[in-house]
Amino acid sequence: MEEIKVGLLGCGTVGSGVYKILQENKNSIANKSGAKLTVNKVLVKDTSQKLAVDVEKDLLTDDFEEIINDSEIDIIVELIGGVHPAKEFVLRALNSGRSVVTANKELIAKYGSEILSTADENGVDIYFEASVGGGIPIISPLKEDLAGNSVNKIMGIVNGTTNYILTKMGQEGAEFDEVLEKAQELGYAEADPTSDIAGHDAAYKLAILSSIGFESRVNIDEVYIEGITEIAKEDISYAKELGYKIKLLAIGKEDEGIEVRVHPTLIPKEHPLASVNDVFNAVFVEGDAIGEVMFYGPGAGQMPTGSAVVGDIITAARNIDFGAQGRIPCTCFEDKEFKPQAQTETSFYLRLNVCDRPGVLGKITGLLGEYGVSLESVIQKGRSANQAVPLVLVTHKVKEGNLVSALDEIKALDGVKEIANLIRVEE
Ligand SMILES: NC(=O)C1=CN([C@@H]2O[C@H](COP(=O)(O)OP(=O)(O)OC[C@H]3O[C@@H](n4cnc5c(N)ncnc54)[C@H](OP(=O)(O)O)[C@@H]3O)[C@@H](O)[C@H]2O)C=CC1
Ligand SMILES: N[C@@H](CC=O)C(=O)O
Ligand code: NA
Repeated sequence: MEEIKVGLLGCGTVGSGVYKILQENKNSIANKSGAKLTVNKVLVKDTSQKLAVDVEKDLLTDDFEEIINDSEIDIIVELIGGVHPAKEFVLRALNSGRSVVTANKELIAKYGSEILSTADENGVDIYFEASVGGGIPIISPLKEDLAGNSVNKIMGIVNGTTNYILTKMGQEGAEFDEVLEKAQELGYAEADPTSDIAGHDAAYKLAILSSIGFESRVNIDEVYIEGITEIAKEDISYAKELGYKIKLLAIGKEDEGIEVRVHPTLIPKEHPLASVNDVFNAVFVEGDAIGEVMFYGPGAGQMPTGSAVVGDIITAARNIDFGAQGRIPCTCFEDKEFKPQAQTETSFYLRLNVCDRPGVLGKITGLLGEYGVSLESVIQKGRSANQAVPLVLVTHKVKEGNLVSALDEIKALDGVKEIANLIRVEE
């Protein structure tokens, strides 16, 4: 049986998972690939560092040149993360005629166009299944199995760390910082977890999915991004009282322009995404032929993510075996317009702190009405003559620009102490 050799860049959470799977399932993998897959070298920062997996000492190197100059290596797997030096390593690997597999969503979201065309020019493969949804097969189904569809909506939970945090805050009343620490220990979070909690990781993933689904490049700058750092425990409990759960959603729609946004969202507790908990991710895709399809599974972690990477390595190996270049290339055939965020339409949850005086609620609802904003629910808690009390409102669907204009005036009202939070609602 032919042997195909792999160079692994990075041996952290995902790298160690990939190494483990290639060792533990080597016979089955060889049968499926039609070739024995062997790791020939592993790039680490320091060859004396302790790794999460036992790697033969003489495979370790701290010098990328040893990998790129190893003529036996056919496939290079990038699992160091971030843009530099990952981008340079990936481009050099492709330009040297190696197929590349990566889990790096930031790199693909920011430089996907250049990377995919470099692979194409060199007649090699670039696969990045693990970059979205961890272990869930989503890139390949969207690009290949759903290729016959015109996709008009992609919506889901695509960040495991924030879903884990929101789940534990909601179910156990846990503190944000403690749960984030736990997510880091479990290997879910990015090296810098700000990327998770500020929504950037989900935005990279949405940019990748939308570029494929809408057949037009969605640059990361086009994605509206809000993270979960402003979500307070009281928002979670008011949402519950109103029959909702709060999830960080990534939403892409095509309807008179592409709309791409990542933000915390109230969804009805009966919605299928409301029961996607912990590190699990789920993505709905709506296509004209298939209707709606949902992808669900573990969105992060060593072995699930390793599973997606190894699947890509096997596909790349089969293509090498057959002397073929794999899948459909870059699908950004068009150059579509984007919808400004102010033009998007959703319902909103508003939490205000107001003085408990007659007339305040009337003034607020009056101003909302002037901007065409009507209300679905109102909760007012507590009675205090001198202190501000919470007022929670849920609006009907409204153009975001109208609500923002109304809130500018509401903020200035005597009796309104603060607009404490504003969260979009999807039905
Ligand atoms: N963790 C997960 O669940 C998932 C991760 N991903 C993606 O997979 C990639 C890897 O993530 P993950 O394994 O979690 O990250 P880790 O931080 O656990 O692993 C990255 C490893 O690469 C090493 N490294 C960084 N730069 C270099 C370099 N220049 N030369 C050699 N080694 C280097 C790091 O060393 P050191 O620690 O010393 O800096 C670390 O050991 C990222 O792109 C991430 O976004 C995708 C899906 C899920
Ligand atoms: N940090 C990411 C890892 C997988 O992509 C997440 O939490 O989802
Ligand atoms: Na995936």
